[in-house]
Amino acid sequence: MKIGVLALQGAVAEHIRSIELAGGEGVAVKRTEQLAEIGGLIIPGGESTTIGKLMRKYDFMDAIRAFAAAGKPVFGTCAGLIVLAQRLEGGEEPHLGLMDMTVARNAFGRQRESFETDLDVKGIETPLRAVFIRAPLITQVGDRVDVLSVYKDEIVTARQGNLLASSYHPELTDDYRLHGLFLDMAREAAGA
Ligand SMILES: NC(=O)CC[C@H](N)C(=O)O
Repeated sequence: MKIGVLALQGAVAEHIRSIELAGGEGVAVKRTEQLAEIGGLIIPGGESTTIGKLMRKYDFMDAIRAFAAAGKPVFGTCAGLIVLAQRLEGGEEPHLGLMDMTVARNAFGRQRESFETDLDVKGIETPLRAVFIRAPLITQVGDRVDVLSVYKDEIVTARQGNLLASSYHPELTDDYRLHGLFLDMAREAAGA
């Protein structure tokens, strides 16, 4: 199963590595035409404002919306989660606006800019190692959204059908099980 990683800005190589550790094939996606060749797309962490700008510049907005509307899975991590959200706290303009959730950027404050923890995630048997870097939080979700994990009562992993989102960076550890879960979503969507 070929999984693309949106390669406009951010942690691309690390996601490709995790997809391959999980048994898939990872490719860097730089042009919209490449969406036709992949069974799922990861939007990586980085800086959501920059990623959003580059997505608009290279015509990825409607192309990714069509990809998702066709039932293909999309996984946003950290800045990628912000890009997926329908609503951003503080009245900031949303980007793809696909997931029925409200997101607060940089929600952990300066004192705790980065940290690692073990998270219980629905669908993953033992706690997942997670790295948070200036992470966003999901502050509200709609009915269609399934909460997969919480950290200190805050939502940090969620799924809405073929859309998956994590506040943290699952690609910065050797624990590739969330990528495995995403690969399963892509296999299922492909009917494999
Ligand atoms: N590690 C990250 O992706 C950080 C996200 C970044 N703070 C943003 O708001 O876009």
